[in-house]
Amino acid sequence: MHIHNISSSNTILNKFISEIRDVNVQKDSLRFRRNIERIGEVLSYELSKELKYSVNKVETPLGTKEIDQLTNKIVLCSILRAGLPLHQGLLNYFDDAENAFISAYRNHPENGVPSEIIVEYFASPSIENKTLLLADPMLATGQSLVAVYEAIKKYGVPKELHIIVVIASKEGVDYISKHFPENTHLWIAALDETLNEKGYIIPGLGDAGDLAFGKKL
Ligand SMILES: O=P(O)(O)OC[C@H]1O[C@H](OP(=O)(O)OP(=O)(O)O)[C@H](O)[C@@H]1O
Ligand SMILES: O=c1cc[nH]c(=O)[nH]1
Ligand SMILES: [Mg+2]
Repeated sequence: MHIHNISSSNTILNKFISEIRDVNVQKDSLRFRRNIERIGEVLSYELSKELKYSVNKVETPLGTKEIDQLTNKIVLCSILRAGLPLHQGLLNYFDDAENAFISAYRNHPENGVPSEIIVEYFASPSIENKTLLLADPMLATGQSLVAVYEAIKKYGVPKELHIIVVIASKEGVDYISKHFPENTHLWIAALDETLNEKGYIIPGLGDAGDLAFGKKL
């Protein structure tokens, strides 16, 4: 797996990541969603450097100019719920992409430890021979992403696969590295050390879905 940790150098991205982590700032759900979206935009720009381009002529009012244009056929697939603002950020840049949505949530019985991943809803175009961007803001144990990857296989075999994550745990990165093809690209905006006993990323940010959309039963 090719791992791209884009916070390894200092950029304005630090501000967006710091705001989604900050226990006082993250309470503003409008700001939280918009920051996730902004991080999606930054990740899109970085990822676009790995895509394919071919020369195209553009007519201006005063002449013509050759500009290399993206040729990848992109399908943008996000994992509900927390993936929605990240999806919007990616779509702001890859505005010609086809779109897919999949539901996946971690079932927390009484002891709070996630026991299984429930994948129920899936709406997708064919992904055969296309560039699949799989987006989820949190990569904790990695089980959600792997369950989604298994479910998406019936929609075809993508030519390229990019996983886009805001905060990843080291354990999650190791886990998905073993379950995705070797040529998969993983784009992460931040990498955290560990998980707690309930499978939350430490220090992480808490529950991304709840922060974006409110608590669920
Ligand atoms: O790597 P994992 O251990 O599988 O955890 C990561 C998953 O947890 C979160 O979803 P959650 O189950 O909280 O659902 P939600 O988006 O509805 O809040 C997150 O958005 C990932 O999908
Ligand atoms: O830390 C975590 C782990 C999974 N899902 C979240 O939203 N946060
Ligand atoms: Mg959640």
